Amino acid sequence: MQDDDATQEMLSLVLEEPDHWAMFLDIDGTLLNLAPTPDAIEVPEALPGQLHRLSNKLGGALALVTGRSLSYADELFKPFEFPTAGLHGAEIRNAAGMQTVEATAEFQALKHALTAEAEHYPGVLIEDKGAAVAAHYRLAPEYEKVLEDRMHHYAELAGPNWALQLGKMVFELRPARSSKGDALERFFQSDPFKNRCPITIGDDLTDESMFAIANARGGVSVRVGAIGAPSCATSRLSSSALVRNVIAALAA
Ligand SMILES: O=P(O)(O)OC[C@H]1O[C@H](O[C@H]2O[C@H](CO)[C@@H](O)[C@H](O)[C@H]2O)[C@H](O)[C@@H](O)[C@@H]1O
Ligand SMILES: [Mg+2]
Repeated sequence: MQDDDATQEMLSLVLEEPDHWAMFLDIDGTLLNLAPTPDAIEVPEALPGQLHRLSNKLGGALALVTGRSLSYADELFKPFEFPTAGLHGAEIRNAAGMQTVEATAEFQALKHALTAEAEHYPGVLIEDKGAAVAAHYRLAPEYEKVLEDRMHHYAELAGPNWALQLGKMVFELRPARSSKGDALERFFQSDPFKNRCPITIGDDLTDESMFAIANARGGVSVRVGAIGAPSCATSRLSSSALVRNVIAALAA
């Protein structure tokens, strides 16, 4: 199912039975257009308010599930604070409270070493996210291979508590203990998500674990972006602009 059909499906499901559904939304490449650098993203002015109205319609059962840190996600959608899973599921704020992850001294040292090494790769950006770190090569695609090798090396150094996460022109080290799919299951443990059916929308490899949960729970999974990347999502939307159209229509 794609674009018009996928849009229509979500509109009719949610508008007809808002008490039945919970929405789980990825941020980069899904709610927001991709940008050349992590901090160059733009949040359309209307979007935070639309998400807030949609959340109210869903009885609060709308969560952000992102690779960003939870605190960064909060800044993007101020003044609203949604239930959120950050760092690919390692951090969470739900009815049970807030759980974050601290970087160990060894991981801090690793981040310093990686940042120093990246100075030899002009255009490569290191994004320090606390207990995770991302090495971006969008501005220097010629370093993809060398960076991949080096990030495998750093992943070995980091040990089993960190995992190498591949993404869009980025290699990340993230806490290994939790995926976005695990985060969904944690949201489902309490209200307002409990007993609802998931609609998950995401654009990247990290979102596949939440698509799998949505499919297993009889929900809807939507992968955003050009067809080509293999995915277990059952529907497609070809751009984040189309995702925002769905959000705007549901919030109206
Ligand atoms: O799970 P998400 O909310 O999609 O976050 C995934 C990563 O998104 C960011 O990187 C990506 O978006 C950047 C801004 O558009 C882009 O420049 C970069 O190439 C993309 O990989 C973010 O910087 C990461 O921390 C997130 O993990
Ligand atoms: Mg994304």
